[in-house]
Amino acid sequence: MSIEVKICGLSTPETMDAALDAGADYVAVNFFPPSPRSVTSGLAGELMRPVGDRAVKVGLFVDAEDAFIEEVLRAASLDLLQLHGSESVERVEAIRTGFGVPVMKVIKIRGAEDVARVEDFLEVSDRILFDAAPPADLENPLPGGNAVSFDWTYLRGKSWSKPWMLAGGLTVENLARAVELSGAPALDVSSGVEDRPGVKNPDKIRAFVRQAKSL
Ligand SMILES: O=C(O)c1ccccc1NCC(=O)[C@H](O)[C@H](O)COP(=O)(O)O
Repeated sequence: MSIEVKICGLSTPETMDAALDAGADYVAVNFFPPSPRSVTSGLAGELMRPVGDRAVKVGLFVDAEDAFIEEVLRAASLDLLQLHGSESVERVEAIRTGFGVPVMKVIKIRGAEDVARVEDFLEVSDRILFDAAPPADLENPLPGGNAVSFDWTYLRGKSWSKPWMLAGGLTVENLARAVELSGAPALDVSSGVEDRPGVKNPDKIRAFVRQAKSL
């Protein structure tokens, strides 16, 4: 089994290098300004420049306007746009065709019934990311990156016409169980490789990728 790994919310050259050297398949930068992980378009350009084709270069957006996406794409070479807000099917399609860059729509899961929402997006999205919905009891939940999981068995035995990833509260300790219960072919992590929100730890990145690749 070869599990793919995406490291989300990278914001320094050191942690980008750690992700690439460890063998991460996707490296992502965050363009949601309220997030402690967000980067400017200029910094994203610098971080993504050395990546080349060693990994898929991902930009994370939350209900972003065209002008902002344009600004980012002028500054940074991105291979995949992660749409992590409340983008409608029409908006996902408009971003994908308008910018000519593949998109990955995020489906936020609280209960088992949320999984079916993926069906609406399969035509217009190149990839799908299943993430935990922001918890209602957190004081200031972000649209993602909250270190919470959903019940991984909701995804078990299911298949879709587009490649997909699992996210939400993954760590080096629980990733094997997450793969076993969900059948995920790819994992996305942010908080689980940090010391605190926005501060990635190179050792934790290496350990996470090593563990995923050992499955
Ligand atoms: O991380 C953020 O700050 C963030 C803000 C707004 C939208 C999405 C955000 N993060 C997404 C991710 O980091 C991952 O795709 C996913 O949610 C994993 O999060 P985590 O539970 O922290 O591993």
